[in-house]
Amino acid sequence: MDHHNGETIFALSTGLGRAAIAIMRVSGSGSADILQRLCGKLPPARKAALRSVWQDARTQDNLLDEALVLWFPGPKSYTGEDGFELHLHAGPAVIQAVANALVEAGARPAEPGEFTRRAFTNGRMDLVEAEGISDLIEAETESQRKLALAQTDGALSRLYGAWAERLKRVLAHQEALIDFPDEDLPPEVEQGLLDEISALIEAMQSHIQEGERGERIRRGVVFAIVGPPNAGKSSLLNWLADRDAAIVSPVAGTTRDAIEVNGSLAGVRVTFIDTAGMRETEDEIEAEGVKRALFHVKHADCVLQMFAAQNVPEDVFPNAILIGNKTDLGSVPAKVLDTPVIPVSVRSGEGLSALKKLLEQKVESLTARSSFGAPLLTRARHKAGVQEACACLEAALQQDWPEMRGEELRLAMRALGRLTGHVGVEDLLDAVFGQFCIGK
Ligand SMILES: Nc1nc2c(c(=O)[nH]1)N(C=O)[C@@H](CNc1ccc(C(=O)N[C@@H](CCC(=O)O)C(=O)O)cc1)CN2
Ligand SMILES: Nc1nc2c(ncn2[C@@H]2O[C@H](COP(=O)(O)OP(=O)(O)OP(=O)(O)O)[C@@H](O)[C@H]2O)c(=O)[nH]1
Ligand SMILES: [Mg+2]
Repeated sequence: MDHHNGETIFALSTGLGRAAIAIMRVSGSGSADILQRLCGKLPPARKAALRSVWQDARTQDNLLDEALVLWFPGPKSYTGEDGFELHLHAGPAVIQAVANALVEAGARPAEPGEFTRRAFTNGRMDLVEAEGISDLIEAETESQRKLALAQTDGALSRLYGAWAERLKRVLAHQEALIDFPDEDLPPEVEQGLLDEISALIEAMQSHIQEGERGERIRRGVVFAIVGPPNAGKSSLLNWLADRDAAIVSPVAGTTRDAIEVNGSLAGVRVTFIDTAGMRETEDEIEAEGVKRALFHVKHADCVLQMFAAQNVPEDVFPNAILIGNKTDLGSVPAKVLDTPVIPVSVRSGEGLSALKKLLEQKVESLTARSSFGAPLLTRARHKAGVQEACACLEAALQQDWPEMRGEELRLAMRALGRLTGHVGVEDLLDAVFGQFCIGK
C-alpha cells in the first residue's frame, strides 16, 4: 500500500447502527481549505461551533446539513496534522451528500486504521499503543477494556522501552570491553554485564509466560464442550448461551459441526464451542466433525468433558472439567480416575448454578495475574518479538567473543525496537493497521 501523508482523508467514525448523530472525521494538510469550503470561516480551535454545511459555502450552493463543527489544528491533534470533525445528523443521505462534497473538495476516503497510522507516523504514539486503540474499540468486556486502555496509555510500551534502555547500557559496557581490551578493566565489568543479560532474559521469559493471560483476555477464554453423542452437550451450550444456538435431539450424532457461542463470565470474554459427539463412525461428515472436536480439545483453554449418567467415560482428557449430566435419570460417580465429577441435569436445572460458579473460577484462574500491575502482552506479534529478543540474549551469553556478543545484543535491541515500531517496521505496518476499524 502506498501512503501519502500529504493527502487529506475522511471517514465516518461512528457506527452504522441506528443513531442520531454521525461523526465525519477529516485529517490532512488540506483540512483548513476543505473546512472553509464546506462551512465558511474556520471556527476557533477545539471549540464546538454550529455551522451550516454546504456543498460550496462561497456560493451557498446546496445546503447539506446543520452540524457541530470541531477544528483541530496540528501538530497536537490525534493524527498530529490538521483535521476537523463534522457532527452530522445521522442518516445515509446526509452522510453520502457530505462524503460527495468532501471528495469534490479534494479529500479521499481513508483506509482502515489510516488515522491511527498517521498518528504513529507523526510520532503521536508507538505501534503497541496504536494496537491498544484498536483493541479498545473492539473490547466487549470489562477485562478487555482495562487491558486495552493500559496499552493505549503506554504501559506495555514503557516496559519494552525500559528493557531497551537496559540493553543499551549493557551494549555500552560491551563496547568498552571491545575498545579497551588491554586496559585493566576490573573483571566485575564483564560479570556485571553477563548478570544483567541473565536478568533481562528472566524478565522476558516471565513476561512471555504471563502473556498467555493477556492473550486470553484479549481474544477470550475458549471452552470446548466434548463427549459422546447424546451426553447433552448441545443442551448445555444452549443453557450457557441462553438461547437455542444448537439443535438438540434424542438422535445420537445430531451435532456434526463445531458451534461457537460468545459470552462473558466474570467480566471476561469467553467462547463456548459445542462439538460433534465422539464415536467411531462410517459417516464421512460426522467423522470430520469428530476430527474437529479433537482439534478443539487440543486448542481450547479448558475442556468441558460431558457424559450422561448411564455412560461413564473410561478416559479423562488432561485438565478437563468432568460434567456428569442427566442426574434426573440416575446418579453419577463422585469421581472418574481421580477427577471430580460435577453432577448436573440440564433438563431439571440441578447443579447448573454450581457449574457456572466453577466456570467463573476457572476463567479467573486462567486470566489472573501473578505479578500485580505488570503490563501483559496481548498478541502473537508481541510474543514473537519478545521471544526473538530473548533468543538473541541467550545467544549473547553463549558467545565468548566480545564482538559476536555485541552483535547479538544489537539484534536483541532491534527486536525490541520493531515491537514498538521505533526501528524497521515498514513491512509490518499494513498488517498491523489493516486490522483496524474504518475511521480510526
Ligand atoms: N468526537 C470525538 N470524540 C472522541 C475522539 C475524537 O477524536 N473525536 N477521540 C479520538 O480518539 C477520543 C478522545 N481522544 C481525543 C484525543 C485528543 C483530542 C484533542 O482535542 N486534542 C487536542 C490537543 C489536546 C492537547 O494535547 O492539549 C487537539 O486535537 O488539538 C480529543 C480527543 C474519544 N472520543
Ligand atoms: N433426561 C435428561 N435428558 C437430557 C438432559 N440433557 C439433555 N437431555 C436430552 O438428551 C438428548 C441429547 O441431547 P443433546 O444436547 O442433543 O446431546 P449432544 O451431546 O449434543 O448429542 P450429539 O450432538 O449427538 O453429540 C436430548 O433429547 C436432550 O433433550 C438431562 O439433563 N436429562
Ligand atoms: Mg449436540
